[in-house]
Amino acid sequence: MNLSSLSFTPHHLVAPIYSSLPTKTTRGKSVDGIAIEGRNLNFSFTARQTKDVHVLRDCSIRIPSGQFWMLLGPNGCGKSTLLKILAGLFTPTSGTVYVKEPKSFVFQNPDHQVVMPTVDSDVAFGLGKINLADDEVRSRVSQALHAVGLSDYMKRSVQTLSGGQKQRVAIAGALAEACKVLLLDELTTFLDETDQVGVIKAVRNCLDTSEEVTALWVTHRLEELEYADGAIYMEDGKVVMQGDAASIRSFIEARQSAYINQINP
Ligand SMILES: Nc1ncnc2c1ncn2[C@@H]1O[C@H](COP(=O)(O)OP(=O)(O)OP(=O)(O)O)[C@@H](O)[C@H]1O
Repeated sequence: MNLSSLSFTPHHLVAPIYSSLPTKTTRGKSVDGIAIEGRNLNFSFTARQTKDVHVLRDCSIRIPSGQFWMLLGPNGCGKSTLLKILAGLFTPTSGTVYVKEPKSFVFQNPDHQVVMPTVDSDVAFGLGKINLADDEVRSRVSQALHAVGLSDYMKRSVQTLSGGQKQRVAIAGALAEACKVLLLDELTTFLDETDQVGVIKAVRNCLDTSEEVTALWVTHRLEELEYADGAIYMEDGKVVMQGDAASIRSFIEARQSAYINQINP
């Protein structure tokens, strides 16, 4: 199911923010601390000739360490803007942000992710800024490619990869740099079904094989919640609900049914 075409009547249902966070991941790892927190975030785009666009309104979120969370909501509700604030790409108008470091933002378009000619050189690219021995670089690249299921692609030209494989190379690059938080902006938008599943399973595997990594994944696809520990649902610049993935899925499905009943009484 895809949320992108739905536009809910704002606030036709009022839901409280779901305050209890999952204390274990879906794979049973226990939670140790908070990796991402935003408090009372507001954000406006300023425009010279028109009124400012107030995009985020008093958004507060909390994501436990080591978990895979998703951020959902209709088109234009502010998901990417919130993710970019967490990444440090935008500065909130007010409110506070905490994100564990190092963090990495992976963009939607797979062709914007890869810069080097081969898979291994691309994954090693970010390590150039750290002074590491060659053996350490090789070991990090190999472990990161293993985590995303691309060990056999080490010497492949990046030009020959599918979109999903390029996304996985970008994620491997972040892992090689010992990234603690992955911020992933609608990675599956341009991918076919096989590639979509490959990318989401790669992220799930990274989290299942490391205590250290936390991921926040923006998506329109409700079925992707199957892979998540927790989720946040936004509408119209506000966080409407956050909590465990199954509760958020039920909540969104109920909201969609209410919307469909409203337009098809
Ligand atoms: N540079 C900009 N200047 C003015 N308004 C903007 C700018 N970028 C985004 N917006 C507006 O901010 C709002 C939130 O955009 P954002 O991209 O965060 O939403 P989204 O939930 O990620 O949408 P989608 O699901 O369609 O990607 C939208 O109304 C959008 O039109």
